Amino acid sequence: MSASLLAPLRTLPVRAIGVAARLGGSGGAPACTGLRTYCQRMSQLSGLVFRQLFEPVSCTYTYLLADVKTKEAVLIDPVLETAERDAQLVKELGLKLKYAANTHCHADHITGTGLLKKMLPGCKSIISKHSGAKADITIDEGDTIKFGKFYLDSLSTPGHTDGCLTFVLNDKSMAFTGDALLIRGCGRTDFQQGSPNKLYQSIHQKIFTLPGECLVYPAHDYTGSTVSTVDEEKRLNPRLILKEKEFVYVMNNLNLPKPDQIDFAVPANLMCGVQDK
Ligand SMILES: N[C@@H](CCC(=O)N[C@@H](CSS)C(=O)NCC(=O)O)C(=O)O
Repeated sequence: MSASLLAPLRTLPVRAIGVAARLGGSGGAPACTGLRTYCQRMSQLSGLVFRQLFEPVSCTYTYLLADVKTKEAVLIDPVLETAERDAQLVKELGLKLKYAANTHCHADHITGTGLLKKMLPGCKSIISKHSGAKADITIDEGDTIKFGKFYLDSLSTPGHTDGCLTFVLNDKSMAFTGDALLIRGCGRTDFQQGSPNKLYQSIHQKIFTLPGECLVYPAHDYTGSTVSTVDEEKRLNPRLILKEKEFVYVMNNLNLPKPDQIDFAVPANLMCGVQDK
């Protein structure tokens, strides 16, 4: 087993902040690839507003999607610390936030869902019914999140947690994989019902059966990457090119430190959609 496979993904928020700063971004994604620019142009052509937003302490990506015509919008994986930024963007773009959806009950940061509901009345929180968390709407595999003429299809992708969902845009051009599939990595499986076998099956049977050109947008990146594709991850993800048995060995030997905020983030996120703040 190669030592590099056992190494955790680098967690370098400082570098990520540095990259964002060099690009002159304030809360935007840390790097801008040609692929991302292309994707944003294509989205505009189809009448979709699409923004990838970044929270530098937990290296979390929040995604804003909206229908240009109806103005209905959805935020995926908002973070408490950047909820005001997100609410301001929604207002500036003249959008109506219909839903704040979490891909799962996060362990490394507090969701911005509760605060967004307060700042943008009418917004409803969404999370998987298998997460154990409260929300206005709990969903499962096959449920859709509609905004204007678009919808997100929910795929159940457990393994990092039991309640992990991957949200797939109706035309299958984008998948929001949460902490199941990361770019050249994947979510850890050592707490919150984590199971390397379940994660391997989720990624291979659900995410890797999406079209190869489907863009992969994860909930985190610790290295400055912003987007990948299903095909790219199938070929190049060092953990997912392994056989299941090798994958399980790697995942059981990552020896990662606990996320700094886990002890208060998980209890807060179990109330994600219903707390006042
Ligand atoms: N250092 C960070 C936590 C980093 C971490 O554990 N990330 C998780 C996703 S958030 S629970 C993960 O699955 N990482 C996979 C990996 O291989 O690194 C903090 O303290 O917040």
